[in-house]
Amino acid sequence: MQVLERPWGRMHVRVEGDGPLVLLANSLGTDLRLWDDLLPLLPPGLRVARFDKRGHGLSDLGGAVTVEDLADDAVALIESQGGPAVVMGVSIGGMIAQALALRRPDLVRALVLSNTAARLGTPDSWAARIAQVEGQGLAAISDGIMERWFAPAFRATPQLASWRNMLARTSPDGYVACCRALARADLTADAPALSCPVLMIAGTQDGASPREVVEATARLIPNARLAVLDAGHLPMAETPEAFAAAVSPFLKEHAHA
Ligand SMILES: O=C(O)CC1=CCC(=O)O1
Repeated sequence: MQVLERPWGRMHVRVEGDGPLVLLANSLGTDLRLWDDLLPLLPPGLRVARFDKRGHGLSDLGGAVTVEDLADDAVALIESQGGPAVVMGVSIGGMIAQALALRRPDLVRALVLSNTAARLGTPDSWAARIAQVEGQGLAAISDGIMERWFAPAFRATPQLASWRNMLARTSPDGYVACCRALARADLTADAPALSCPVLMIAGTQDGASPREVVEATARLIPNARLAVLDAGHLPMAETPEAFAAAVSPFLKEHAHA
């Protein structure tokens, strides 16, 4: 097992392959296995680094956290690999990717921002989510969250149970800490300063960050292009082939730059 020691504790990381670096940042309530089905479909000759953000998967939590703190963890992983990287993040992972590129543009060749925006939800919606998790636990809300994550056809497959387990087994403290980070995070004013090439991915059936929300952020970013997939919030898990087809030309163009 690979671990990066951080001031707040141990961060579980996984680095595979050899070649130009691609860093992956996953979403709220998922761990680095989110990308398992996608990885074999990506172009060969890449070194892919992923991590369990604080309070998720096998990583410690430490304490309160901001999106900028999570971006600093990603910076540490890129630096440990000799950076720079193409950074690909989904949902809160996409906000981590944006914050990283704003803080350390020297470490980012390009961004893939999947099913994300400059701001996700509202302080009130996150307060309601936190109250639900603290009151009922993650297992009790996981069926409702699956409707946000996946399109109806995917929810009818046997795979759904594994994703529900991943969410339900997430540390409630880690999950709530990231909800609090999301409640505070608003990169709207900073998005126009993202200067690297950006590919944004939206899903026609995304119940968490709808296509219009993704498109609104794409319009703020000077060098952004948009791909729309017929999928829900986590297309790298739901339709990995379509996701790979959308991102591979961009990765080939920018990973070696
Ligand atoms: O659980 C959700 O609502 C989806 C989501 C929002 C932020 C994130 O990372 O996932």
